[in-house]
Amino acid sequence: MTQQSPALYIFIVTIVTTVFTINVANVKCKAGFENVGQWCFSFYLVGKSLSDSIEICTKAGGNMVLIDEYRKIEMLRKHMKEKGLIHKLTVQNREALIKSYQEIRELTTYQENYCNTYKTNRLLKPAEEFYIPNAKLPVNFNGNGRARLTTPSGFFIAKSPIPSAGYGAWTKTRVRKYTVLGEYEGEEHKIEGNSPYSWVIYEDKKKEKRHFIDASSPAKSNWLRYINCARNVWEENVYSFVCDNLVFYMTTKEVEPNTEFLTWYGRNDGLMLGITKLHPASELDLNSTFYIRLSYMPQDFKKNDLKYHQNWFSNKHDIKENKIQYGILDSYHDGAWKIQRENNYTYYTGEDGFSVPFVCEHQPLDVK
Ligand SMILES: C[S@@+](CC[C@H](N)C(=O)[O-])C[C@H]1O[C@@H](n2cnc3c(N)ncnc32)[C@H](O)[C@@H]1O
Repeated sequence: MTQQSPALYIFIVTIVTTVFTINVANVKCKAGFENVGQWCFSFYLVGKSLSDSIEICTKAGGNMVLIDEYRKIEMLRKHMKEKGLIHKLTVQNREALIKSYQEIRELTTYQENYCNTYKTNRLLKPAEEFYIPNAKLPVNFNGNGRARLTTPSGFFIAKSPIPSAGYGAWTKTRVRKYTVLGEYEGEEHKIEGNSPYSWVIYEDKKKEKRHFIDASSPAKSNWLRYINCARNVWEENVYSFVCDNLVFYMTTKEVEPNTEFLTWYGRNDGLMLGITKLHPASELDLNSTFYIRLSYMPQDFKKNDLKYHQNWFSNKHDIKENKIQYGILDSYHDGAWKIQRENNYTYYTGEDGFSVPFVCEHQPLDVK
């Protein structure tokens, strides 16, 4: 490092300051964009999905915000505060999302209650008002026919309209909400196989001990093996839960006649079928936090907290075609800002996605 004389130092500082001031004062923005510091932004307060916000920004002649320096984000935040925008940053589909989250909790409570009753008196199981027992098996039957033969009256096995899903389990009559359709029967294994008919059961809280209930053999399972995986919350009508190291299936809503039963298979099997089930309220605070979508990033970014990612400031929108993208949200809660990732919540939001306000940016035009 070399020493500089004070006179030279003052000279350099003056030049740098002058150049910077000229830039800030002369930034020219396209119509619809406003000049904030040395940047051009456009704020959209009506919530949109990630894909819609990218499209709207592109149509307006820009892109979503390129997160390449802290100063830019700080300036954006300051601007939103000064213009009184923060309290207008409301999630469009907030009410519906909160409602569906409450329903999930209610369901969990119901299952816990059922399980407690079952644990107190296992014999209650078949006699339970809302419990559907297997059909009685005939004395002589072909081994592989077992699973289908256990289908209780009022239910049937038939082709599913879900592309390449094979057979599914259906109801002929209306089924009440919170009806336990029975226990998922299968062979018990200690070692994980590779079966899409297999449920894993953790026997302790630390998830150290586990076993598998594998219904791949129709000779050793029941009709519940035919229940396919739901692709969204509207078609999901069955919930699986573990009680006493067994898996039970329960309806989550009233099921209309001639409807296929569909349940969520869990994260891993869901991913294999290309389905993600994540509720925004499990990751974001929908009650007292304001959100604005700044940008997006490709799927390869794994860190939830962008601050710690080395590429935080070099998000160059280098999205390869068809790559799943994550939104980047800025949030405001109790005077503090925080940047976080927006996941894919379409299982609960539908194609509209998480509908939040967003910002677009364009490279400033030549100085005026
Ligand atoms: C437990 S079995 C369900 C019964 C199966 N459909 C049958 O005919 O035997 C799981 C398999 O069903 C198919 N499946 C279930 N849900 C699906 C979905 N949403 N989309 C495509 N295939 C599905 C997959 O082949 C999966 O491996």
